[in-house]
Amino acid sequence: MTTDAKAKQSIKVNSVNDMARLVDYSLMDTLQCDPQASADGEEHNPRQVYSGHYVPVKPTPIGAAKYVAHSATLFDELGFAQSLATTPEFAQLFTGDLSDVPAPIRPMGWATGYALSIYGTEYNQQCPFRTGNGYGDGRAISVLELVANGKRWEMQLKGGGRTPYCRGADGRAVLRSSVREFLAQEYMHALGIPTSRSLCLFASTSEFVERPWYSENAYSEDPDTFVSNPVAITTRVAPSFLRVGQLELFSRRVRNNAHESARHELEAIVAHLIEREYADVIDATLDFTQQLIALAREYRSRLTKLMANWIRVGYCQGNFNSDNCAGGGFTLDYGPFGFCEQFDPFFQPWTGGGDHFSFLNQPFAAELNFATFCSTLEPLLSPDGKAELEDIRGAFSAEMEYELNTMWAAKLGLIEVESEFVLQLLKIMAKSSVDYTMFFRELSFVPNAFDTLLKCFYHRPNGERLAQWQAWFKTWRVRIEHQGDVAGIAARMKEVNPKYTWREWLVVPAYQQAASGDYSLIAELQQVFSDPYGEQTAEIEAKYYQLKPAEFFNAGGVSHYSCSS
Ligand SMILES: Nc1ncnc2c1ncn2[C@@H]1O[C@H](COP(=O)(O)OP(=O)(O)OP(=O)(O)O)[C@@H](O)[C@H]1O
Ligand SMILES: [Mg+2]
Repeated sequence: MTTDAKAKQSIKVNSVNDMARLVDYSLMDTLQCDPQASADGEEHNPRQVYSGHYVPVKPTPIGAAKYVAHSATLFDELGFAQSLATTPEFAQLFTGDLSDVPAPIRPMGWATGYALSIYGTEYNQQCPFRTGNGYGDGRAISVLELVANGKRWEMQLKGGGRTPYCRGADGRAVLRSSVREFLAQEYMHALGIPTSRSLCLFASTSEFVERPWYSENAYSEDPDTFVSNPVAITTRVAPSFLRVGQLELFSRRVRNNAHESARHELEAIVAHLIEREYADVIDATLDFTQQLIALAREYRSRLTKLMANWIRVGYCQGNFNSDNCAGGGFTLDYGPFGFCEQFDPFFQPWTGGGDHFSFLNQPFAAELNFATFCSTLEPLLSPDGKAELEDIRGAFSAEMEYELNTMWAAKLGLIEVESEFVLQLLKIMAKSSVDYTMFFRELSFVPNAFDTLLKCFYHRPNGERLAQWQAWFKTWRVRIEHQGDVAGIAARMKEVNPKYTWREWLVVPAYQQAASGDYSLIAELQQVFSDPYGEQTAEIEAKYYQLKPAEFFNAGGVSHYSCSS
């Protein structure tokens, strides 16, 4: 960070004018602009982008926009006054109208290209030109970067209109998916899991788009109708939005000798990733090869911890492709996601995701994304460097196993745990029908008898299954007693086993009511999600600490969904 940027840290931000004093563009200023880009930012049609890291784009504002919500927590972190969220200038900027922004905020934002690998296999088919040159931020447009309280944040509109990467789609996000992403990002943060964050959410009261969706009481796998929904823009923020897919795009171009600056562009984007996401852990004075090796090691560490965290809280990303895998090692793209209610190792809410991106398979998906990541660095390394990188890649699964065991031990209140003991539990859980969150939360009270846990079951276990449960529980209880300090163990377990999880059927009414202008349930959910490990009030407990009602099992749009946009 420059001294100038440091000096900007402690400003109290009451207005967009104050915000302007914090802006500090790095991507647009240090990376390469597409030489063919139109200087006025009016880039709203699909086209091939052959080189450069970004295309300047003016967002397309949403009509008759209404304030829906903002994150008070993030505002505090940024030093933003809460009242800023409802000022007309703030609304104008974050509903995509940059025509009046005060300098040095620029009157246009940017979109970036990225490549796609699905479960380790490269694809170009999703690009309308079948070359990969038309794939990237199709509706995500970054509008500024700023440094607040010593941290750099990029602010990105999701649903901000068409870009050259829109693939012919409308560039919009509907209110439904925007509410979900807005709430989920801040929930994940409250769970203590690295994630992109939510700044604010605005909805249009005049612009509607249709998406395939499910009619009331539809139990079909695929949507059976089209539903019109207001468009919305949620602004998400993160230190950067660089994805594995981005490095991949530039690395593929080096491999294919696409143009003479390809190698330089790859080097520049990797250096930029290090600067934006790893400056505190990677010494910029090391030679570049050493920085790349350190990057791979650190990224592996972040990814393995992230996977352990996702599993700890029952999160399933649903579509963990390289283009949804953030280079900074945090959670990104809350479209196809869900949280496991009744435990199922293959839980997968997104019908397009398949088993390979299902709940307990995520560590394998991450390993393949990591392999893709490593392969993007290869063209920049000598044979010795490549060998070192290969060792780092090869040790992913061992590190993953260590992180998973550490996580399971914490969830179970044990100092250490063998994979066999965990596997035994997961097998019984998979064969029973038990609520993942409630089970671990109730276990965190360290009950004396297994019967106390029966309220976590959708179907009461009996016969041989009950005997298996009782045997497992007895062994676990003996181990806990052996460790001593039961009260201390219970307290620590409650810090890793959340009480309140994301239950889709309790979120659906919030976005449904929002579509008719009632945002009160969104505010209530923000409150509940801000303290997932707390007991909260008896009223909140009665409403939100509940098993999923039978009618929502297999319900389209609740238990599964095919469209996340
Ligand atoms: N309505 C849309 N208009 C334009 N592009 C879209 C639209 N919906 C999705 N895309 C693009 O399709 C690709 C795959 O979609 P995906 O659902 O992963 O992304 P997303 O939810 O838009 O984005 P992100 O990964 O940025 O959170 C992305 O490159 C995205 O930009
Ligand atoms: Mg995506």
